[in-house]
Amino acid sequence: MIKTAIVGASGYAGAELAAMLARHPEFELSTLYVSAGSQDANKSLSELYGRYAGLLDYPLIPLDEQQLSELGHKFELVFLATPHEASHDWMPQLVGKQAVVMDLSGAFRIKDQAVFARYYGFEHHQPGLLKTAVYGLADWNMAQIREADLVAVPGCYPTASLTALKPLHEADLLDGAQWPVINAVSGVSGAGRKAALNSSFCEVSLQAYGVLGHRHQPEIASHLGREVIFTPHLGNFKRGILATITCKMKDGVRLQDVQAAYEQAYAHNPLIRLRKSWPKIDEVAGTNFVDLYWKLDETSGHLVVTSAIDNLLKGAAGQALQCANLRFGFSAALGLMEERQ
Ligand SMILES: NC(=O)C1=CN([C@@H]2O[C@H](COP(=O)(O)OP(=O)(O)OC[C@H]3O[C@@H](n4cnc5c(N)ncnc54)[C@H](OP(=O)(O)O)[C@@H]3O)[C@@H](O)[C@H]2O)C=CC1
Ligand SMILES: CC(=O)N[C@@H](CCC(=O)OP(=O)(O)O)C(=O)O
Repeated sequence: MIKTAIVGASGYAGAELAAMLARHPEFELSTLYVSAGSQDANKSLSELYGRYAGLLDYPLIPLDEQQLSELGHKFELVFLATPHEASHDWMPQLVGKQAVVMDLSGAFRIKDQAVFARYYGFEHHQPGLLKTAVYGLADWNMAQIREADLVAVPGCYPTASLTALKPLHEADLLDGAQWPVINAVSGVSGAGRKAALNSSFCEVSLQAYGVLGHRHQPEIASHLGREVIFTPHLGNFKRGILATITCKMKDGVRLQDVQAAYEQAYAHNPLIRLRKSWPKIDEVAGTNFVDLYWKLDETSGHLVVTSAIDNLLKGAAGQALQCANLRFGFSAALGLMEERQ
């Protein structure tokens, strides 16, 4: 069994990871950490999440400087389900030792440091690690992930968006002039567990945010290889993302070309379902699936494709585990096909 730790285990993504790792046949969930000053230090995970009572009674250990410097030697696999700044600051102490690191934050996803600073609001001080980090889009970057010691697990919106757009881009079906337009709605768990005014119960009502300035726009564009317009919305539900994407196909592209592109990319992938009707968020919530469905107007060349995921699973913890499966030589979907308990 591969000795594994989670840092940031009290958060929404960290807790989902703990639940999946606890029943994974190859990874041994060894230790759960929170930050040194955490108000949840030394509580058990099941005290925070009652649904895990009797199932995940692991203590949440506060991570001090001394332990941080030892993590890379003590474990073979470390998941960071921590804020971007914490992942950024801690990474030099973690990598280059025994442990493979899966970072769920955005700290190592965007290669261009100037773009990073503009969208994240702080300067990147780890250019070497930024260069070597592999983008963990697990259904596409398998070969690189298998060799990586630091994986930057994609954001939730980029996972939904790139899964829909990459087959079209790779098959060279997209018109060069018109940018794909991504409108996506996320559940409130996308904002994490910490209380904030705009994610509080009485404030949330379907609304666009981060318009023409969300950090996932450069993440999607850089890993797709073309510009996009990305508009996220916050919805009044707990979990899931529905991304509806409108794009223009090259002249002469037919429905069968689109079908062939998606089948070529995903026909043998059990985690991606090419649907025969428009997916709903409830059909993927609590699962690691990406559900895709599309319609092409052959006369105008406009394609509308919908992509649905669970933001905490396929959009965060599940994809991180998929990357770990690949990195350690297991089947990509190992431990990912069950519904969340
Ligand atoms: N929620 C989502 O849908 C997605 C989230 N992500 C990314 O995954 C990461 C975790 O997200 P999520 O679970 O939603 O976040 P939460 O806010 O729910 O959890 C964050 C975790 O990190 C710990 N933490 C907070 N501040 C610090 C700090 N300064 N140093 C160390 N640990 C800290 C928290 O515990 P404590 O403060 O008690 O120590 C908690 O365990 C983030 O980087 C997020 O951007 C990625 C994709 C989707
Ligand atoms: C609803 C909501 O607030 N969602 C988050 C995205 C969550 C995610 O994917 O996160 P990271 O890139 O931070 O890892 C947001 O828009 O900031």
